[in-house]
Parts: sequence; C-alpha cells; structure tokens
Amino acid sequence: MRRLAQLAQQPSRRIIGLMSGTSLDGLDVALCRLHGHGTATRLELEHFATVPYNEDVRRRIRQVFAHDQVSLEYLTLLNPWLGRLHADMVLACLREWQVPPTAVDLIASHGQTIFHAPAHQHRHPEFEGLNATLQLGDADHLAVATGIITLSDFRQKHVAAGGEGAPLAVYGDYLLLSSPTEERLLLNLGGIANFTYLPRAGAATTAAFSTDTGPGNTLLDATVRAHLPHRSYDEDGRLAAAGQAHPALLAALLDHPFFGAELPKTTGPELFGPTYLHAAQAQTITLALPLPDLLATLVELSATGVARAAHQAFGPRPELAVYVSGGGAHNPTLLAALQRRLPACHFASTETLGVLPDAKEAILFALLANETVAGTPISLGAGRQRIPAVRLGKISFPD
Ligand SMILES: Nc1ncnc2c1ncn2[C@@H]1O[C@H](COP(=O)(O)OP(=O)(O)OP(=O)(O)O)[C@@H](O)[C@H]1O
Ligand SMILES: CC(=O)N[C@H]1[C@@H]2OC[C@@H](O2)[C@@H](O)[C@@H]1O[C@H](C)C(=O)O
Repeated sequence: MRRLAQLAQQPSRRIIGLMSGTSLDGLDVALCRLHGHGTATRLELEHFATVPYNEDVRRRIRQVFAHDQVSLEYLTLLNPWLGRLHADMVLACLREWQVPPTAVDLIASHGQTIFHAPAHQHRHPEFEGLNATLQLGDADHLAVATGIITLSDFRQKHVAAGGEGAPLAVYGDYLLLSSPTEERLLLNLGGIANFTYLPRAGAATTAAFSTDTGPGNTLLDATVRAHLPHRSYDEDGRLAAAGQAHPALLAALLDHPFFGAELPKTTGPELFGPTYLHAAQAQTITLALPLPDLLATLVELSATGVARAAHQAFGPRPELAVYVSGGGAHNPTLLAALQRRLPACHFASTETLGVLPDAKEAILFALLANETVAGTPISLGAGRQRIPAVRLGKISFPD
C-alpha cells in the first residue's frame, strides 16, 4: 500500500495497458508514460506490440468463448493459464524493449472477455434486469510472475453502478482526446464496433457517452474462417470489395431489436455470431450466397449499425469529425461503406490525433489504472448512462 501511495504522488507513472479483444488475434501490450491525471493527463506511448495468439491459444479460448454451456473444470483451469500466458507475453515484450520489469510501475490488465451478458441480451428470466460480464486471466498471476502491481477486472464496478460493464472507452477518450474546438466521435472498429461522443472540452461532461453499435469485424472474420480455413480475415476488405451486398439478407440481419434499442447499449459475439447469421441466411434463402457477396453484405451491416446509432444520437445527417481506431480502420471497404452512410461526417484515423489506432484500447486501460491510483473521481456520461466515476479495477500485489 505504501508503494501505491508513493506512485500516486509521482509526477508521472509508467503503466502497461493490456487488451485482448473479441477478435482473439492476440494480446495488445502498450507501455505508456502517463504524466499527471484527470483532464491534465499527458500520455506518451513508449512501446507497443500485438503479441499474436497462436492456434492453440485461440482453440483453448474458443472452448468457452461466448458458449452457453462449458466445462466448469476447463473454465477454472483457463483462468490462471491465461494469467500466466499474459505475464509471459508481457515479460517477452519487456525483454525485447530492453525495459526491466522494475522500471514499470503498474500493469492494467483487461483480461479476456469470455461472456458478455447485458440484461437485454441474456435469456435467463431468473436474472431479469441483471447485467453481467466475465473476463479471464487472473491478475494475481500477472503480478507474481512480473513483480509489478497489477490492476484488473475494470468492468465489474461499471456493472455495480448500474451500467452494462461496457463500453469503458468514454473515460479514456474523454481524458485524452477531448478538443476545445471540435465535437468528436471516436469510432472503434474491433470485433464489435463502438463509438464515444465527445462534446467540446469545457462543455458538460454529462454529454459524453459511449455505446456499442453492433458487429464490427466479428461476423466478417467468422465467415472468412468458415470458407477459407487458412485465413483469419479479409485483408484490406478485398473480397468484400469484389462482391455485391444482398439487400434481402441485409434487411433480415438488420431486423433485430438491438439495432433499434435505446443508446447506450452493448453487445458481443454471443448475439452476433454464426447462429444469427445462419438464421438470416436460411430465412432469405441465401445459404449458398458467394463469399464476396456475403462479405459485402456483412460490411454493409457493420456500417449500417454505426450509422443507425449515429442517427439515433445526432439526427438524420450528423456532421461530425469521426476518428477511427481498431483493426477495422485498416479495411478500406468498410471505411467506404461508412462514408456512404454518413456522408456529412469527416473520417480520419486516430493517428491524426497522435493515437495509434491498434493501440487505443490497450492505452485506455493504462489511463484507467492511472486514474484509480492517482486520480480523483470524475463523473462522466451521467446524462445517458448510469456509470461510476472513473476509478475502476481491483489490485493485485506481487508479494
Ligand atoms: N488490413 C486489414 N484489412 C481488413 N481487416 C483488418 C485488417 N487488419 C485488421 N483487420 C481486422 O481487425 C480485426 C482485429 O481488430 P481488433 O484488434 O481491433 O479487434 P479486438 O480488439 O479483438 O476487438 P474488440 O474491440 O471488439 O475487443 C481482425 O480480426 C480483422 O478483422
Ligand atoms: C465486454 C467487452 O469486452 N466489450 C468490449 C468489446 O470490444 C469492443 C466492444 O465490445 C466494447 O464494448 C468493449 O471493449 C472496449 C475496450 C470498451 O469497453 O470500451
């Protein structure tokens, strides 16, 4: 505890942010230097790497990921195993960057989401109204194996305060990317797509909020994997660009209450997975649709999800500066579909704001840990979300 109190007093802290998202592509490791806290935070990204998950890791996570029924024994074993794996990956990065673990103040670990069950999505009447979400990769293993104090399990306090446990992006986006002159939308195109709305800095913090919008890459990736087992995604959206979206299938996919539900809302691959896609294809007799047409339809689905949420929040023709991050930021076919559906918005990468698009979510957790240790409670989003002030996470000590 003395060490934590000391860290809180330092003018700056070196924090590793870790994120492994729904795409199961790997662990994002962001070594950040954070000066100050709150709206005065200044962040330098010293090093960043995505340590890829190999097929064995992906297979183990998929044994439980978004499944209704799993072996409890397997789940129990996977939790510490992932904690150790993430620790080994962090240590390997530090070796490569020639940074000794003793030169790092904190690790902020998101863990691997294995099930997300917001009240609107789960099917258990005995838990009606209850939001829940579960991340694995026990942080005590990270702390003990690296010798670095580790914060984890950031989502539970959000749930305890009445939120759905996600998106947490609003906190980091607000602290790092608010502008005094520009209203901004920070759009993250990960497995699931989400955006944060940032009013001009200085405007009421209650207006800032973030929401999921529907699938980002998750259905695209699953479809590519199902048709082309040696590929994990549609590189640069080339296959989708060669296809034609199928209007009836797109309409069937969009005919789901999630797309009309009030903002903010969250979701995951539990809903937007193979069963949902198969049902819509069966209904529209498109089970044999050629792969490029299927992918073109799914690109339109992701773009329409974003556009519908933007229309819900900002009216029929929003004129906003949109900054894109996440793996989907590398997919020109998806970006073109978004621009078509939100013609008055100006799209750019978060890189133009100095934030590497692939590192943004890992950086977010470093920012959250910085606030927990050194910050004061800042309330955000009270206008739309019941969410706690920005001090989240649980603490694991190495000794
Ligand atoms: N060059 C590219 N062309 C097309 N798609 C790409 C490209 N590079 C990455 N992607 C997509 O981005 C995905 C990885 O995105 P990202 O790492 O943001 O997901 P994630 O963090 O797991 O998701 P989430 O934010 O939902 O947790 C890949 O699976 C792929 O679909
Ligand atoms: C439960 C969960 O892990 N949700 C992730 C996921 O990936 C994207 C989207 O769905 C987002 O809501 C969230 O992550 C980011 C980091 C967030 O909380 O802002």
